[in-house]
Amino acid sequence: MIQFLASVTGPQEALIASRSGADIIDLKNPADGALGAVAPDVLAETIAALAGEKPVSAVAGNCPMEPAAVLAAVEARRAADFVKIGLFPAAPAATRAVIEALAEIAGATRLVAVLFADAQPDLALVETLAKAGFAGAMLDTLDKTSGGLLKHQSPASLARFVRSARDNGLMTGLAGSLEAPDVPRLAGLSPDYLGFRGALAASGRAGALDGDNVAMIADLIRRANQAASHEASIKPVVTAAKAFADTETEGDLIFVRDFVQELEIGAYGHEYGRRQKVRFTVEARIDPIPDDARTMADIYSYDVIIDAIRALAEDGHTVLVEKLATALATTLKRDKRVQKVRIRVEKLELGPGAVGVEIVR
Ligand SMILES: O=C[C@H](O)COP(=O)(O)O
Repeated sequence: MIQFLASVTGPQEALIASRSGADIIDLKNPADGALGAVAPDVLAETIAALAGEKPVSAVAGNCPMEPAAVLAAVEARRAADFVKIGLFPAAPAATRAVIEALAEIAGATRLVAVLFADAQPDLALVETLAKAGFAGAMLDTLDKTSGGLLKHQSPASLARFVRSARDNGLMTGLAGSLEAPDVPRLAGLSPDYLGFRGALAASGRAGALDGDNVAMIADLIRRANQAASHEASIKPVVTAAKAFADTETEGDLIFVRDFVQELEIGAYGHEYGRRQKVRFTVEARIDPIPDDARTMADIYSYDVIIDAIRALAEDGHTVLVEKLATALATTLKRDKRVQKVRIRVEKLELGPGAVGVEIVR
């Protein structure tokens, strides 16, 4: 179940966020960069106002990567359920010294490290964080004018981050100028939470929190959670292509046509170590789109299909186009709204025309 972390400036916004559907109330000063902190007394007032309604996290602030400075900032915010600590760009030894120093208090305070997707994050630090006793790790963006998380990290790289953090027993979060269309795309990666500020403010990231925006994101996350199915609910394989035509009047169709992606594919020796163009055409029979669909919350996004195709290209060499097609089908059918898929995969560089396969699942 993915949770919704909303960044707020103090007690008033905290109550709006909580009552509009946020799951984790995160205190920060958005006017002071990515991880601007609020004063400890604002943290205390917010905890009092929420009276246990929701867990509270607090950022330690824009601290230099010096153990004493970071420890002091974290100590001052120990009243929070979680303290978020930015691993700002610094020499690797400085970052490791900070993590080691925090290990001393990790038993008493739940620490979440924030790595920055737009500042060459060292994702291998996940293991070090786990050994130091951190409770979680998240990715955010440092420069809030540099675009959203998915501009800086591909879905496949984010998936690797989430998997490695989880394998190391860490709670995982994704954030960074996220907007409504990012929710279904990131939900497929199953982080523990998605974090927002800019999309919740009425005008600009530092503007006041808007309860309607909070409710809209909460609704999107709730629906993404509903759509995520488990292995047990994956529908049985349909072997006859006819089955797709049989359901042509049931549900609606979403498609991605002639999407060309370069990837490593083929069984011949000369096909190894280089990428070649492969064309994907995907039709997905989905539950009927509501007539009053107005927002991302109401639909199944074709971005999800495109991300899944791009992720295949990051999986290393694949011998068979059949494997690409079946892997894509399995990924897409994890969403409960997808009833059936027709997937055509064509290699474009073997001759004057195309060769490939089409499957229905
Ligand atoms: O922790 C989450 C952040 O507050 C996200 O802020 P943002 O959505 O403005 O990048």
